[in-house]
Amino acid sequence: MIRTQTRSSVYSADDPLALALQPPESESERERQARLKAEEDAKANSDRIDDQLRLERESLKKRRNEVKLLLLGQAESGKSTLQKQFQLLYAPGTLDQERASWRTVVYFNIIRTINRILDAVDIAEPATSTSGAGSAGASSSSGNSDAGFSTPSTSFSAAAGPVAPSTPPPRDSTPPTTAQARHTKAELARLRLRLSPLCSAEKVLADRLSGGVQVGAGAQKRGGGVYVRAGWQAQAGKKLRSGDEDEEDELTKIARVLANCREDVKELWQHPSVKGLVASRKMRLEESSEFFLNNISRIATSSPPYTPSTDDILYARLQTMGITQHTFHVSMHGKALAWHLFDVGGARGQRHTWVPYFDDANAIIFIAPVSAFDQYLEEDPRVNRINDSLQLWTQICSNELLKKVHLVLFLNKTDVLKQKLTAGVLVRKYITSYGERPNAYEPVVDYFRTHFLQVHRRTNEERRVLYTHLTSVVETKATHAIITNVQDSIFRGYLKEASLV
Ligand SMILES: Nc1nc2c(ncn2[C@@H]2O[C@H](COP(=O)(O)OP(=O)(O)OP(=O)(O)O)[C@@H](O)[C@H]2O)c(=O)[nH]1
Ligand SMILES: [Mg+2]
Repeated sequence: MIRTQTRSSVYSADDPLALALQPPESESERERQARLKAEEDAKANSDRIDDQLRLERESLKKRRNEVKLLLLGQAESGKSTLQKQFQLLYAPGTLDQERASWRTVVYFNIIRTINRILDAVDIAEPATSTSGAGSAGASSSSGNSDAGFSTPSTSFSAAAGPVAPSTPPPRDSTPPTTAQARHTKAELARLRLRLSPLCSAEKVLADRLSGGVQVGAGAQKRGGGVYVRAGWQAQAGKKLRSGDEDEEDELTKIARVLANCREDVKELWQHPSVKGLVASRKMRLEESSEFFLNNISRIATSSPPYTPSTDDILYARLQTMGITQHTFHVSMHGKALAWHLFDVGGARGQRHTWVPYFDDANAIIFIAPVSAFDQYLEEDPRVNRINDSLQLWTQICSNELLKKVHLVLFLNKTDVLKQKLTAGVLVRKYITSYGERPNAYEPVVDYFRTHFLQVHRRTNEERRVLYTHLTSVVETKATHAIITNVQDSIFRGYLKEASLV
């Protein structure tokens, strides 16, 4: 009998427990069947619990070697750029593999900028655009007024943004002569004509990057950005054919057109009208725009073909859509760890996708671009960007799911902040609560930092330490030193959390 055999293999005949577990001598066949069934169920249940415990043990063991780090912040704050710096530090080979696909992005950034400039000079008549140089900071967006936003600790008192981002700049009070204006107009018309083969490539490149998918209103509008998902590099690497008559790779063709237009691009970029618009801040260009146009001689070559440098990759701009994950294996203090980095899309419409990742996050690097005090959200041009950053930071600090997460704050784009202050852009013009404080780097950065720290202090029930860094994440050497420092602090917190020390 099964029972006897089973028992005898476990217990000896005179074992008291075996005797106690013996079925009654009078057990009927029905009772025996019921007992065997109950024993079977109990065993299945016990096996299930064993399996569950084993899985939990394995998962815990695995988690002990893993750190989940989220990069959060508004759009254009520098999250993806920081992710590239992690990649450069821990997996430079993978960045090399992607290098060629960044060529599409660089060309796209350049051509989009040229279109944007031509649109801007179109709106600004020559009369307004030639005289702006030197008046930086004196002008602000038309219609600004003190919005008087809530309490200073959770929000800066900011001047309201323009109603529409494309509000035409006001007319200048000293118009040049008609002959001068006519000459400028003719020059710009000539450049526009010569650049038209290049300008028409914007859509081809946008489609190549996004796979032709339109994402949300205005995502691919002329002059707008392109959203990409994880794995866009494969898409950009695909060869697009230019038509039946020509089998030449579309990208090679664009490279040739760009090389042919190099001197015209330079002339446009150096044109007093364009310089005037940039200096007077009547036209706002992204960081990547200025960087690529200043390097156009190096980039606009078809022979030998252009290959993006590491700096080019760091400056290349693509909007992230959803969440992209990158894993780096780093050995710290003799312990091998897998760092899972989650780079998120920061635009308002993307932020709802962050929450599912909050659950088991170990650490967050929140990136706030301090140079954005004079900018407004693309998603809502009435909202000052640094105010949006502070409000987002408030939400992160007070989120229940993130109460135990290690927090790191990067006050980023300090290089751009310095440039703006040197050019005379007045902080008080945009952040009215800044008042009469000196318009210099240290006091400005201190002012912003104090507000961010205040928010953290107010919401810090868990008495977490906050690590703050002033950064410019396009600067490789300095950023790598900060990354190492940040990882060390996260690692220590992680060990404490995992009760390994
Ligand atoms: N000069 C300068 N440029 C920066 C800095 N950080 C980022 N940038 C540039 O700013 C642009 C936007 O940076 P991204 O890293 O793409 O911004 P993001 O936060 O990932 O934006 P989304 O994906 O839209 O959420 C890129 O062209 C970067 O090269 C910085 O510290 N200094
Ligand atoms: Mg990004």
